[in-house]
Amino acid sequence: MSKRANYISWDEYFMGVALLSAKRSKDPSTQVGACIVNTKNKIVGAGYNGLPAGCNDDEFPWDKQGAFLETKYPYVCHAELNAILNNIGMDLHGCRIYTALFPCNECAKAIIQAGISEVIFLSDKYGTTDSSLASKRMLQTAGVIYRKVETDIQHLQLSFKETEI
Ligand SMILES: O=c1ccn([C@H]2C[C@H](O)[C@@H](COP(=O)(O)O)O2)c(=O)[nH]1
Ligand SMILES: [Zn+2]
Repeated sequence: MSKRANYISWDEYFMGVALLSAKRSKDPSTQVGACIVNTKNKIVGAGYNGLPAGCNDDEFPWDKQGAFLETKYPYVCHAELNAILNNIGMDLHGCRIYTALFPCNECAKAIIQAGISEVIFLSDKYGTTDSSLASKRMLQTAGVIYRKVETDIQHLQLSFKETEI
């Protein structure tokens, strides 16, 4: 028997972990997940956008609009930052970060300062905003490569049926 042919690539695997992490997000509008991988293709961190530990996500706002303090924006910890902070205690120099959404300028700063050398993203839906333009400027200047994930996969289904393994 020859080996299975339609296995997923490393990029699809790690972006898949980022997307699965995003499923934990309570943000009703945009769920972002991120996954950090070292040079040996080992996962060393993962995270999603959510409130800081100890901040009850039923008590804080999830609105996008209104008075700043009544929106989610001052409170949500971004997926990329969470993945960096949640890392298993490693030096992240030379690591790659897979993220569902192109990192904002604040996440770009954290990525650069952590020593991460490559960003692989899925969506750049805020690509024309000042935040994204500042992010790209900093990443380029700091020599952090960024690229959109390459895949032909549109959907990937997981079955939790024990009879389907
Ligand atoms: O770099 C980023 C940028 C944004 N996020 C999170 C922060 C928010 O929870 C959502 C964006 O919400 P919108 O309703 O689309 O404005 O995405 C992130 O995790 N990382
Ligand atoms: Zn961010």
